[in-house]
Amino acid sequence: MISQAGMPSDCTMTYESILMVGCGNMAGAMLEGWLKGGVPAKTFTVMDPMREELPGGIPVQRELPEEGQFDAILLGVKPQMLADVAPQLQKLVGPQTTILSILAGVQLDTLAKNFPDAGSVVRVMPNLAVSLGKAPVALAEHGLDDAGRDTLHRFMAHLGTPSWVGEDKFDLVTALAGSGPGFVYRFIDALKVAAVRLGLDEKQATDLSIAMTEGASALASQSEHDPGKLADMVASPGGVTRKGLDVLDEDQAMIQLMTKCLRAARDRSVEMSREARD
Ligand SMILES: NC(=O)C1=CN([C@@H]2O[C@H](COP(=O)(O)OP(=O)(O)OC[C@H]3O[C@@H](n4cnc5c(N)ncnc54)[C@H](OP(=O)(O)O)[C@@H]3O)[C@@H](O)[C@H]2O)C=CC1
Ligand SMILES: CC(C)(CO)C(=O)C(=O)O
Repeated sequence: MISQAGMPSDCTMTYESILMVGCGNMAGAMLEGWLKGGVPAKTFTVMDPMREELPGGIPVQRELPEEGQFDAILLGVKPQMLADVAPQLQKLVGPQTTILSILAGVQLDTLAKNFPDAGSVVRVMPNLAVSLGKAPVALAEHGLDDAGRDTLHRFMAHLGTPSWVGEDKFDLVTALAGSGPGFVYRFIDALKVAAVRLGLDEKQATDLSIAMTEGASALASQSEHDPGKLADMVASPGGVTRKGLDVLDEDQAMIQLMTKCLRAARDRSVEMSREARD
């Protein structure tokens, strides 16, 4: 049961028992983030057919429990597995259960249809930086009351920065927050490849590209200026950076490319919502 974990007036509710179904790259990173954030290992029961080891030495179960009650069941499988796993989970789902789904493109009404007995269903869109407690975590829910929303928000705060998102924007947010690291890694890799083409050795190009993006991103997150302004602050008039920015800015080349990239990713998420419905 969700329980009173804190003490006096600032007492808070938290999840005491979570069943994780599928614990690959993403759910495994979430588990790591929660454990690092101080959530007790005993909170988690993990079922995954193949995974050998889990963070915190948590045992992996190969089969679903026959019975039991969980405050939350986290779906960590691929979206295409939903129709397989949902029927097997029915016996563990009741009005006290919150279904937490990280499945890209699976909408709340599809979740509610697959888990008719669940008290609430939640879409969660994190990214792999949850293992460092540094991911955006987009949330949309159906069936939670204010206290439930508060509990969920605090629980996700171990992983980074949770925020509520209207479901009509969830596909776009999936493209930005969920897929985003893939796009950033491609950008870092492109910087490296370009530097190698122009004469740096591979290791130096890789190290410089990563260190530079890490520092620039940390500064952007703390600065009072938005990233567009920061870009201009790096560029001295008539200097080195301005020449480079002129290439990215010509005909809004960079903006056009990122718009095309996000649109393609968002549209695939929309398409996946339809596939999950069928
Ligand atoms: N990767 C990312 O950056 C993000 C992923 N997501 C979402 O996370 C979900 C998982 O993605 P990801 O972690 O990358 O994929 P993975 O393939 O790494 O993880 C899925 C895990 O589920 C296991 N699995 C397969 N079938 C079952 C089953 N019947 N019961 C229990 N477990 C099963 C898989 O085992 P096996 O390998 O043996 O098949 C695997 O360990 C997806 O729905 C995706 O949309 C969301 C945000 C970001
Ligand atoms: C969540 C997201 C968008 C990122 O891994 C995904 O599952 C995908 O690329 O299909």
